[in-house]
Amino acid sequence: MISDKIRDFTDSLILARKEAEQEENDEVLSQLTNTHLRQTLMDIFSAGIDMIDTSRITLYFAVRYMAGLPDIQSKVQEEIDRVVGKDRLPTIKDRENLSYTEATLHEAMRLGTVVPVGLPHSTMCDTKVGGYDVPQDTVVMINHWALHHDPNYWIDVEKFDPTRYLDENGKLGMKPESWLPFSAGRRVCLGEVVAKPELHLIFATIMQRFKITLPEGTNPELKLGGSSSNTQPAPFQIIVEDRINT
Ligand code: HEM
Repeated sequence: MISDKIRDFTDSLILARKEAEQEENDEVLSQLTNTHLRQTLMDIFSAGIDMIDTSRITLYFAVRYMAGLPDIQSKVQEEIDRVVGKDRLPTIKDRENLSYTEATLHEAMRLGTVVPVGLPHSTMCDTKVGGYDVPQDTVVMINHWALHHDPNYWIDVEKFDPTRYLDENGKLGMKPESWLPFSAGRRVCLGEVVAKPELHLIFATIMQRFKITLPEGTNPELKLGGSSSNTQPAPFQIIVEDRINT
């Protein structure tokens, strides 16, 4: 590997170790052993793709919601047609001009909440949360599902409404206080910065190219499946029609 030709995350880790070797920095080297490198790469691949399949299931939710909500799907498609058109594919750069599309994804993440209860953490000292005493060494987990379905924070809580995330100019506004699909703080999802643009790009591309509907007679309401560690839409069928070549 040549140091100025970094192809991916693995190269960056190997380069960091080579630099630490050259600088004889034992402290850094002790944190970049083969085991660290292997486990870091496993974390990235398994958390993002395999283990809980967060991004794939988020897209399932978004597609299933669109199939049952034709008015919202049309608004997403109007925005994409206006900003991107039909002659080229959406790119990452279009994201800032596709706020309604992004807000629609945010709403699918809220109502779907792929990770309903976060990973276990442990308190490092005695503390107080919401008036409750929590002693040191207590296992604590964030209930993302409850945050996303709390009627004290969300008007008409079960309604799918992308405008919750938009400001008066139709741009993505401040993140609502109770929207936390990626968690927060020091152990926030490491993949948030990858997942958000990636999901936006894929969702925008699907919406640009296809009209998605439900087979006749299907209840438009989304039924939930999955488990306590991972929410999914119950298995569903959709009809996919080409919007570009028709
Ligand atoms: C829609 C997609 C995703 C959602 C909703 C999501 C959500 C979460 C949540 C709730 C956590 C637990 C945070 C905590 O402990 O408080 C987490 C952790 C993590 N996620 Fe994601 N994630 C997504 C995609 C990804 C992707 C694509 C990757 C990797 C490329 C990834 C890598 C990780 C890693 C490494 C952790 C552990 C972080 C740590 O413990 O320090 N995630 N994620």
